[in-house]
Amino acid sequence: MGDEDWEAEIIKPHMSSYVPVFEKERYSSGANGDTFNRTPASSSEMDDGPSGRDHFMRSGFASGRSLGNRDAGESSKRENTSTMGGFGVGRSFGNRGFSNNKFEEGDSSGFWRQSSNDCEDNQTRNRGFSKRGGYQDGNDSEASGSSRRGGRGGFRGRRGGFGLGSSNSEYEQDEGMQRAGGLFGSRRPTLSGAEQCVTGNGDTYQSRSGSGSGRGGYKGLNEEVITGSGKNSWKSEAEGGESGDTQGPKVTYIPPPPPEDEDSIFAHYQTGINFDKYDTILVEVSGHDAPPAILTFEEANLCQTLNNNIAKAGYTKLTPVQKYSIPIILAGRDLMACAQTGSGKTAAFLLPILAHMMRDGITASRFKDLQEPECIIVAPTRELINQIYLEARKFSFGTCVRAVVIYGGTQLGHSIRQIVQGCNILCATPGRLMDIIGKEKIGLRQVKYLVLDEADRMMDMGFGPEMRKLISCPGMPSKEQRQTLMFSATFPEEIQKLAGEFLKSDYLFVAVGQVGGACRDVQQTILQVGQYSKREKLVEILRNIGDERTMVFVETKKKADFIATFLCQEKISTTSIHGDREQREREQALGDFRCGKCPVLVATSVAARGLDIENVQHVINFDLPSTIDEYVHRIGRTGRCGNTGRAISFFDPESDNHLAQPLVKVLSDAQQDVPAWLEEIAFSTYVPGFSGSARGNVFASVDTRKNYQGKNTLNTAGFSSSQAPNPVDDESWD
Ligand SMILES: Nc1ncnc2c1ncn2[C@@H]1O[C@H](COP(=O)(O)OP(=O)(O)OP(=O)(O)O)[C@@H](O)[C@H]1O
Repeated sequence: MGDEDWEAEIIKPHMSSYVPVFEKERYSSGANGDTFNRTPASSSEMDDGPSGRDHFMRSGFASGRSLGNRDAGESSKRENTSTMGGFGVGRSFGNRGFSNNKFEEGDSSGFWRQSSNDCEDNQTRNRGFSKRGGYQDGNDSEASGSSRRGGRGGFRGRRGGFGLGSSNSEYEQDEGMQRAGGLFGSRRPTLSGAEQCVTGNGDTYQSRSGSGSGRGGYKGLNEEVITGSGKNSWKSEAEGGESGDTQGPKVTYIPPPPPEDEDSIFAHYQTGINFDKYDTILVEVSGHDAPPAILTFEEANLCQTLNNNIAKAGYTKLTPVQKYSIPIILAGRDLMACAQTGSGKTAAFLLPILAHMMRDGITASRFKDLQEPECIIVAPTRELINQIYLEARKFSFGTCVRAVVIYGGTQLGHSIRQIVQGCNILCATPGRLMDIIGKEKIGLRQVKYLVLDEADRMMDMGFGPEMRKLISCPGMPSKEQRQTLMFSATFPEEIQKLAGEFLKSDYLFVAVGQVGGACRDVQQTILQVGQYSKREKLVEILRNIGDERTMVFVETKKKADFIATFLCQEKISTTSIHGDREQREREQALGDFRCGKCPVLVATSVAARGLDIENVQHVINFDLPSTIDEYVHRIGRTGRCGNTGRAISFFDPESDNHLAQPLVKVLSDAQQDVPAWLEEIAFSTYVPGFSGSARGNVFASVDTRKNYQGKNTLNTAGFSSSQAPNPVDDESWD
């Protein structure tokens, strides 16, 4: 079967939902998909077990104050809260609690926890120790090695697995994993069979049956390897493969080309009612001789083409991070910028870079075997880097600047073909970037701008080694000779300390609002829900929500499949995205979600950062993540660009207590209701490494350089802090 045939076989137009192959054992349907006979999952497989057990657990799911608390069991109602004039006042646990309690700050707890959590695909790091006995909820339950590691529920680490600094890092590293001979598990069962599954709409579609054995076949050495000929084999790249000298499957997926028509290129969604409120957010700039902020696009003095593109993109007003970052980048300074989710960080770096390129009189790059881009942008996930690429393409429309995107899970040859046609701005995920550099298709000598989006993620132990390799690659200009820009909504202190390797010593640090804080346009609700009640609660909430677009985050890939299947069974149109899905499936899922075909997207952390999807009105944390930073990114998929959104999180006291303190802080900083039961748990829980801190900042994300001068605090309308109400905790700053 040729490639095309294979695609035709599995990509049906109506295939909007995903029922993974391992589920087929449990579900069967009539030909019309109307009937759905469910065999209960074995209790040892999922903690969201059979309904009888759900019922049993529900009867005691809340305790103490939580029983009487309004938050327990309320899915959509939320008491009105007085939010004005009280940053951290009233119920602001953060102020009274954290300053009184002295918690030891672990050396690198935030860093390590962050890393292990983010890496739901990281095969090495997932060897944590389960906090939950008996439940196969661990990240590593998803690893290919899980079956080899024996039974369920033992040491299936869920969260906080001790990271081992592998480069098999999460989202993008699968290229590397595949090259490594498939030990890390393939993504798909073989295509040797097909069966019908039911989608939420009752559609039927072809699903593949694994040739692997049962559940073990879900991943494993013998599973899917799609070669160009459509046969299953582990084909050495050296044997006609395209990449390197190691063995692995040949990835054949060629992503669809980006849209060519102007309307699609400039398609955008509207800013929300709170867009103007950005002006009241305080901004801190630290470092020497920071150039003044600009207040309008005109002040940036960009060329006409760029201004036209900005207008066509529907941008009329700068967001705070843009007001500060654009002049800093135009002045040639290195920058670390931290601003809330959805507040326009992408344009904050793209516009000044493009402006520079235009000013420097960049010449159109021509077909060449070795391309030497002026700008390299890296981001941790494929979908995110693709999004950044589309933004770069939009803003460079009508110029001779050519942006190219390359990422894992796609045919390497395709990446190379894109590059050799010319490349001024290279948008890449780390694994693919290093591959291409290794193949001498990209030379680094001309790099003037290096951008790390989601920079804290890019520098943590998952991607850090790869990034260090990048900056020490032959030809890469030293940090003194290039401009390095880092953007994120969160910047743990440990990560900032690493930034010195990348940034010039006089870099500027821009902090918009509460550093590492949640976007205030997201209404946050925390519900106490025991693990066995979660599915029922989820369905209840989703039924109330109706067709509004909702992202449901779970902690593991396997669980994402399970919950997606479960929701489909409940006739809720659902799709899923996670690192075990093939790239074409990931893109299909995202497309179905974007266009509203599947209003529910079940996702792992792979979708937590950066994704900008119109009209996501709800985020549900079915499982809370292991770190507060991850929580901030996840809920930031809604409430973007001045729009409002809602986030509901299931807090399971059996497993989430370590998050109680930082959650309370995040909630109070964002002027949200803090449930009394959560306060109670927070007070009674000692969390090593958590610093409520005398400075009142749990994020450890202030500028860590102690002796800077020239700190400049303005709100984004341009007034000094003494002239404006100060919602920012000054103590956060040294
Ligand atoms: N000045 C502006 N005017 C109108 N819309 C804007 C402006 N700046 C950015 N946007 C839009 O706001 C949305 C969010 O921007 P972007 O994705 O860059 O946010 P972000 O800060 O990078 O978020 P995250 O932290 O989640 O990665 C995008 O749709 C973008 O086009």
